[in-house]
Parts: sequence; C-alpha cells; structure tokens
Amino acid sequence: MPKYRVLVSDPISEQGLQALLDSPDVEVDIKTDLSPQELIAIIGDYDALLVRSQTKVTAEILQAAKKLRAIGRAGVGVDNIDVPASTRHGVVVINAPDGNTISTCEHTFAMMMAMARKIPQAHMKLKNGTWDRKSFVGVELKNKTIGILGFGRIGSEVAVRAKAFGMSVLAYDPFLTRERAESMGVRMSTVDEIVEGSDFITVHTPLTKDTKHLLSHDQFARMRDGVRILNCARGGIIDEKALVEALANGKVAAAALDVFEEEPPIGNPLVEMDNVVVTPHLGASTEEAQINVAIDVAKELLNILQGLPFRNAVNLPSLSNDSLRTLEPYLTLAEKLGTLAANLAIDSVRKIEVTFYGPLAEQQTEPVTRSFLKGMLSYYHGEEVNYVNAPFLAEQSQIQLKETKSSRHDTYTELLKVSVVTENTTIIVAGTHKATVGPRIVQIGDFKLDLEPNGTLLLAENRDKPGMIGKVGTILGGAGVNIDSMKVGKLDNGISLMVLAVDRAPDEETRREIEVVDGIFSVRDVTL
Ligand SMILES: NC(=O)c1ccc[n+]([C@@H]2O[C@H](COP(=O)([O-])OP(=O)(O)OC[C@H]3O[C@@H](n4cnc5c(N)ncnc54)[C@H](O)[C@@H]3O)[C@@H](O)[C@H]2O)c1
Ligand SMILES: O=C(O)CC[C@@H](O)C(=O)O
Repeated sequence: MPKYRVLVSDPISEQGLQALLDSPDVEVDIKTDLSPQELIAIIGDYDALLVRSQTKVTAEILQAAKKLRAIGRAGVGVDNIDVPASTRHGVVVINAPDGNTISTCEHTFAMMMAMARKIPQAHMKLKNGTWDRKSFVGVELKNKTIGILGFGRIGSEVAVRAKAFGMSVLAYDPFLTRERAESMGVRMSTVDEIVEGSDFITVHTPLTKDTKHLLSHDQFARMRDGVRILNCARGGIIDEKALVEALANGKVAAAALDVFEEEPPIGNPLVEMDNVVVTPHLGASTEEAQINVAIDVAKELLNILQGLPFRNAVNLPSLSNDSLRTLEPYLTLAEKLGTLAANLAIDSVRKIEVTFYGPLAEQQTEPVTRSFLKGMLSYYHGEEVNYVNAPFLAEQSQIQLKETKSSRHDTYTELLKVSVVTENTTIIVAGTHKATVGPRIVQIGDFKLDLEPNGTLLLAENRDKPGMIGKVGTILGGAGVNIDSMKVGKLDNGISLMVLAVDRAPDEETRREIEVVDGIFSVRDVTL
C-alpha cells in the first residue's frame, strides 16, 4: 500500500519519473491540463506535486493543499510557483537547476547563429518558393564582442562556446570573481561596459526586481549601432517596448527571443518584426534536458517524502556535503534544545539569541537555528511546523531572532547556547557534541550538567539538602515510573536541579505529589 501520493500536473518525461514510479511507497498520478479549480479540488489528497512551467501554483492552490510537503519544478525558474506562500505553508520547493543548462546554452547559440545569418527568414522565403540570395546577408561571430549579463550555469557555458567561435567575451555577474573570469578567458565588466562595448548582448539572469528591465531605453541608447540582442532567460529582463523602438529605429539590428513578458506573446509586436527571431520558450526542450530534470526532481521528491537528505531546495538554505557532516549532530541537538526550552518557558517568548562557539561558529549555522526554532515552535504549533516555515512562524509571532558567533569557549571546544527571553524571564539551554560521547545537554538555566538528550526527562528544581532524591524516587516508584539514570546540577546558593531519565512521564497526580514535597520548587517533564 503506497504511503505517499504524488501528482504530476504538467507533461514530464516518464523515463525521468522512474524513481517515483518504481517506489512501492509512492503512487504517481499524471493529470495534465487541469484547470485551477480542478487542481484545487484534488490537491488536498497529495503529498507532493511535480510541475514544469504550465501549472501555476498559486496561494489559493497551496491553501487547499493540506497534506502537501513538497513541490518539485522540473526546470530552473520557479516563477510559476508562489514560493513565499509555499514557505508559509511549510512546503519545500525544489528545482532541477543543472539538467537543462547545456540545452538552454545550445539554444542560445542556435538563436545567435540564426539571427546573425537570418536563417529563419531565408528559410521561410525559400519554403514560400522564392530563391532570394540578396536579402539575407549576415554577419560573422568571429572577432565580435559578446556581453553576457548573468554568468551562472548557462551564461558561463555560452562564454565557452563564444570563445570557440573566436569572440571576445565581456561578463557581468555580482558573484563573478576576477580569478574565475581570468581562468575562463573572459573580461570581468560592469553592466555599462557591456552595454556600450558589445556587438551581441545576451542575458542569463533570473527575473528579479533588480533584473527587471535591466536593458531599457537608457541602455539601448548607449549601445553600439547595429547591436544584436538575445534573451533565452526570462521575459521582462529586457524592456520589450524599448526593444521594439530600438529595433524600429535601427539602433538594434536584430533580436533573438525565446521568452516574453507574457507567454504566449499574443499580439506582441516583437513576434511580427522581420528582424526578430522567436521560439516559444524552447530553451530546455530537448530529449536530454527533459529526462535530466525529471530524473533530478523525481529523486529529490522521493528523498523528501522518505525523510532522506536532499539538495536544491529553493526555500531552504543549502549545505555542502562537508558542512552537512559537521552540522548534522547539531541539527538534531538544536531541535531537542528547542523542545526543552519550550517546555521550560511559561510565558510568551519575545527573543531568541543563538550563540555558536568554536569551530561550529565557522559553519553556515542558519540550519541549526532553524532546527532550534522547529523544536521550540512545534510545542506551540504542533505538526504544522517544519524547517521551511519555522523562521516565518517565529517572525509572525514577533519573536526577535539573533545569531552570534564566537571563536572560542572557556570550557567547551564547541558549544551551541540559546537564550530564550520571555516576557518575565530568560531561559538558557546549551549543548555540545563530541565524536567520542555524542551529543550532550550541558546547561539548563544556570545549572551546568552533562545529559544525554534522549527519552523522557523529569526536571525538579529543589533545595540542596539530603533526602530529596530519595523522596522523589519513592513517589515515582510508587507510581510505577522507572528511573534509568540521574544527574544533578548545583548552584552556589544551595539550589539544585535533579534530572531523572525515566521510562515514561509521570501522570498529573504523581507530578503534583512531587511538587508539594518540602524543598521542591518546580517539576517539569520533557520528552526529547
Ligand atoms: N529558456 C529556457 O527554457 C530556460 C531554461 C533554463 C533556464 N532558463 C533561465 O535562464 C536563467 C539562468 O539560468 P541559470 O541556470 O544559468 O541560473 P544560475 O542561477 O546558474 O545563474 C544566474 C546568474 O544570474 C546572476 N545574477 C543575478 N542577478 C543579477 C544581476 N542583477 N545582474 C547580473 N547577474 C545577475 C546570478 O548571480 C547567477 O550567477 C534563469 O532565469 C532561468 O530561469 C531559461
Ligand atoms: O520547462 C520548461 O521547458 C522551461 C524551463 C526553463 O524556463 C527553466 O527555467 O528551467
């Protein structure tokens, strides 16, 4: 009997879906061309949704997706998915960023060659019966300068091919380093240098508020006369109205477009212009790319459903394998510290300060903080909380969050310490991990201890005087609660914290019996 149901709502290579189809845990339903209403009606039955770019995953659909844990996008751009709404609902969004890089790069090159040699126009004329050898004089790529805006996966592959064609390459990307540019034989440039110094300009960025209309009236005015423009990334990076004008007045000799501000581009004048080569968003449309992205995303979805590690989450921080190895014990420990802190907090939480000490502080620690928040907020919000929405829920509860890092701690090589500031008090919990002993809780409040963070713990704050442990032990024994081990933390002011690892939480009556023992100040139990 399959445990999980996955809906595939866009045409996706079945060969690529094999990992899901083969899993006995998963039932896959392929239902394409659903209307938004039809999707809303059925989405509540599914644990995961797999889309390409047709399905628009809106906030309304997510609202109806009560069981949904993950959305897989077989491709790079997630602009058809409401990612903030997914995050609010705790749904992981994953994409397949690598599988269509080469196809899209090759398509960009095909478009550049087609535009430079006017192949589509000549093809159409000949198909229509005219042998015309005069109207289609093109230009060579050799010795021309190409400016690449966005030097990620696709942009950098375009550069490799442009160099093979004898072109000079200018590149701009906020993350491009001089060393990388040099090693690839491209000139690291500013947007202005690219705009003013290129014969061909191609964009390979995502569409963001910074890249919207990256090329507009002002940029076209400063370009070389007869420049040629390409967009195989996202409609909207180039201002289409400004491009129409620049093509019409001859500033831009030609354009090659795979993507449009609105798709399909019904009534878009660019599609009608003779000097514009167009394709209907075909960058990733190769057999190879579609199989690659489907394989990648299907494997990732299966991992998510089965609780295994996964990469490529759009709304979660990503970790390298090395970081994951170092952080893994702290991810679990942090969640348990969060559960512990929530059990100790009796009034509303205002601020959480997470401090990392030692080599741990050198890691990308955000996932550890998320784990703490998950452990803590699950106490209040139950199963609704996960790694994706925990920071959002904290923000919604107006809990201030602060991360601090310190290179060393006086006692521990590595330490994770969290102060939870509530309306009336501050609760401190801290833990560490050593390869030889595993994870340990080493501080609760002001008490220093050494506890295994597992099972059910009974915490009793008491006056430090003989007989206290015996009295508590007798009451628990009488109630049939078995004590597995015990640790005590002491303060200089004569107050102790006894922590008993028990086989089950005592019932309400037993707890009250302990609470009224002379010298006992408080009793809590927590299951980690
Ligand atoms: N036409 C298609 O079918 C098709 C297929 C695949 C990808 N795409 C699109 O191509 C684009 C690039 O994909 P990719 O896989 O190379 O992504 P990528 O994330 O590897 O690269 C994008 C690069 O853009 C850079 N960038 C972000 N803001 C920038 C800015 N303001 N100026 C300059 N650079 C900026 C980023 O730093 C990054 O290096 C995406 O928009 C993607 O959706 C289109
Ligand atoms: O699914 C497609 O063909 C579009 C792919 C592309 O736009 C992407 O962003 O990956």
